[in-house]
Amino acid sequence: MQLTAGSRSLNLLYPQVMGILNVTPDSFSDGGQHNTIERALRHAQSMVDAGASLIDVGGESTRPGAAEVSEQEELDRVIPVVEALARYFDVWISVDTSKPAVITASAAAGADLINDIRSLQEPGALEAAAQTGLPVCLMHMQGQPRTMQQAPHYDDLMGDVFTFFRHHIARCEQAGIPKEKLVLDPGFGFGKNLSHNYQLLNRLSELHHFNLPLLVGMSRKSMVGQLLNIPPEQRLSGSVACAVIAAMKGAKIIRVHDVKETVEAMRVVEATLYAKD
Ligand SMILES: Cn1cnc2c(O)nc(N)nc21
Repeated sequence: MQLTAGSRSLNLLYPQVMGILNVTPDSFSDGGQHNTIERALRHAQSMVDAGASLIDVGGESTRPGAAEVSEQEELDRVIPVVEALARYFDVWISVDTSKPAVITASAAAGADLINDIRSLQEPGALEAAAQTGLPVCLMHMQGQPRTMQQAPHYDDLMGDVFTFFRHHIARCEQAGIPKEKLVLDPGFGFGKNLSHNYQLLNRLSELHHFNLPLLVGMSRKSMVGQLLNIPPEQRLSGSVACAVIAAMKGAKIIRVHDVKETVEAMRVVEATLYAKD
């Protein structure tokens, strides 16, 4: 199994680690835009050195209750970083955005993967993504970031997730995005309570039904924090545990903050899954 973007291909026989690069003001906050790019590239360098195969660039926080960001503001934050990553790094560049203009500009700037937590549902996003020809990650979310965690409820969690993926895979294919360009993500923490998140993790293998690569993001999320009752900066062990469980169940792209530790854990997973007598 592999993913292609233009002439580049990502080997998905082994789990690949995606490093999180937030380019929101609070992530490298010291004001200057130049500093933001400079510091973003230093952070990207350290994640690539630690073994990240992909860097996920996000200009708008997707945390529950996060404020919206204007199109121009998001472009100003994201595009210079994508251009610099494309120029100076040999790494897959993923862009975490829902806006058509950012999708189009990111592709032109050298992005390799569109990572839209809204699964191309914003007006114009599906057409923009189809135009780029890039691979797309479709992620399950119940509701919208602003309100999704107020009281998530499912009569049939996995049924909802399956229905969501069937619908959005068909929608992408009808728009000219072939199924082999799609990645699926159950969206941990996006309209899910603690129990929902661990049911999803426990039943992750069922999503192989679609025969598409699975991307998961649990790093430092509340599913670790609420379980262990610890703040984000102390959630490394729990995050690595989630990554190992997901990779053992066949997840192929693991989106994390802590690249070095997760890459080492993936080496243990690979050794286990491919052990020969
Ligand atoms: C941007 N972002 C935050 N959490 C995420 C997750 O779990 N999956 C994907 N694809 N993107 C995410």
